[in-house]
Amino acid sequence: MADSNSSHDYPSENPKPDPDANSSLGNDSSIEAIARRVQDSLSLGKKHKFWETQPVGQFKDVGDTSLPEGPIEPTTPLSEVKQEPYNLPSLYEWTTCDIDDEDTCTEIYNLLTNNYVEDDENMFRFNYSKEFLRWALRPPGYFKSWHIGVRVKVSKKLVAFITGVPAKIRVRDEVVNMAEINFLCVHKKLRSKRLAPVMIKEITRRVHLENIWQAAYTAGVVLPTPISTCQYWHRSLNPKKLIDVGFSRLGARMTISRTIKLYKLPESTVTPGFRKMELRDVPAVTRLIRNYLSQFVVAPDFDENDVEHWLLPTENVVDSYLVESPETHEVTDFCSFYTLPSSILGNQNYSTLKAAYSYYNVSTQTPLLQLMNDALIVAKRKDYDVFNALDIMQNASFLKELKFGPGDGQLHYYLYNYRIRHTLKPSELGLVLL
Ligand SMILES: CCCCCCCCCCCCCC(=O)SCCNC(=O)CCNC(=O)[C@H](O)C(C)(C)COP(=O)(O)OP(=O)(O)OC[C@H]1O[C@@H](n2cnc3c(N)ncnc32)[C@H](O)[C@@H]1OP(=O)(O)O
Repeated sequence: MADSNSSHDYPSENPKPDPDANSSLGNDSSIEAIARRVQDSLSLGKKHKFWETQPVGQFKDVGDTSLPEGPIEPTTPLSEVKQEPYNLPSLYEWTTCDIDDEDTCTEIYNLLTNNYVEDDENMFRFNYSKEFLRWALRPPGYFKSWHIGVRVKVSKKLVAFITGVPAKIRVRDEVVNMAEINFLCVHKKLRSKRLAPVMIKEITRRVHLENIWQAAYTAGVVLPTPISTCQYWHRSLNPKKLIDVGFSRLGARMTISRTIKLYKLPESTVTPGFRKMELRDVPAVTRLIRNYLSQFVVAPDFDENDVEHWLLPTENVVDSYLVESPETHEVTDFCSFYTLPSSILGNQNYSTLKAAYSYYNVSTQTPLLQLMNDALIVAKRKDYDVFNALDIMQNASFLKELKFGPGDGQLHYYLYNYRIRHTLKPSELGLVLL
């Protein structure tokens, strides 16, 4: 592994078991799983010079059920929030990034394209598109001041980035105003210089200035302390390409033609009334999704504006489909995925992997399995190579049957300044962060 911070959150595939021999799918005694458990238990004993100073669950408190759930630190008066930015090493300066500006957006895109999250073997790197970044960073009520860059003073080159967007997140019965933190990135040449802690402190300060005191984030690395740890699963749509680029391997006793046949999908969706979501559907989808998400311990508290922003289809960014009953015209089911390609590093024949990521799905009348199979059919028709899903919400109920295979990507969920007494099962999470 070239970079010690290379992380598990990159959703790459395990060496694949024979898909016909379904006994070994999700086999937790694999070498990878054992290695990961060893690594994770080692990191539990690891010193975290920065994170030990922060209001987050600490490893020493794991299992101490006497501590109350809720904010770890009390809210301080706004007048006590530091007014000036934190100091950066003298060669660098803060910049607030205006992503409406095409040139700035290109700079951010280039920084992330060359330096953001990779898989452990450095074969793939997330390649968020500019349209995606604009969507992810401008939800209702967003703050420009939370799109933070670091530049080299002399050359003005953008070398680091971190963002937050506001979100109402419900934890059990409490709806908490939070920041969702994402796109933390330090240029490869500036790694391990403790720039990340300064950036995290600076975004924390700017979030506090908006009178918000909690945050949610995910990472592939183990930090103090995950509220839940989830796994990525992958459904091959274009198995030949996935094998050619080293994303998946040919199963034992499998030929390429048997593999292609195994993953073949019908041309058209099967559910009557299955169609793309439109603007007029926002009220019905909001009702459906709010009701559905109420069953999870941690979930976003979406209103109609949020649903319009996050779920109304945007070309090459987010796709949403629903089932409108042909008889009653009621909207009964919903499924969605977002588009996050990855650069394929150092392959002669292919440069991009086109991946769909399962987003929010709601089934009330159509079985979830059938709904997600229709989502796979749509994604295949739109030429995606792979469909990824976490084992959160009710996803575990369809993964194996729809021929998803377990990945080696672990994703840890975190809350800042909010304690949860017990670690949550992935199925208790109703939140997808991009
Ligand atoms: C109220 C509002 C609160 C708002 C804030 C809420 C918190 C938000 C938190 C951020 C959520 C981000 C969500 C996402 O975007 S997750 C995606 C993260 N990005 C990548 O993986 C891209 C590739 N990697 C990099 O760009 C760098 O390796 C990064 C920037 C990740 C670290 O840079 P570098 O490698 O040069 O390290 P350093 O010497 O500067 O600093 C070392 C310290 O940083 C801690 N570290 C390493 N990785 C992460 C990580 N992913 N989350 C939190 N902390 C992390 C590490 O444990 C150590 O602290 P400690 O172990 O000694 O204590």
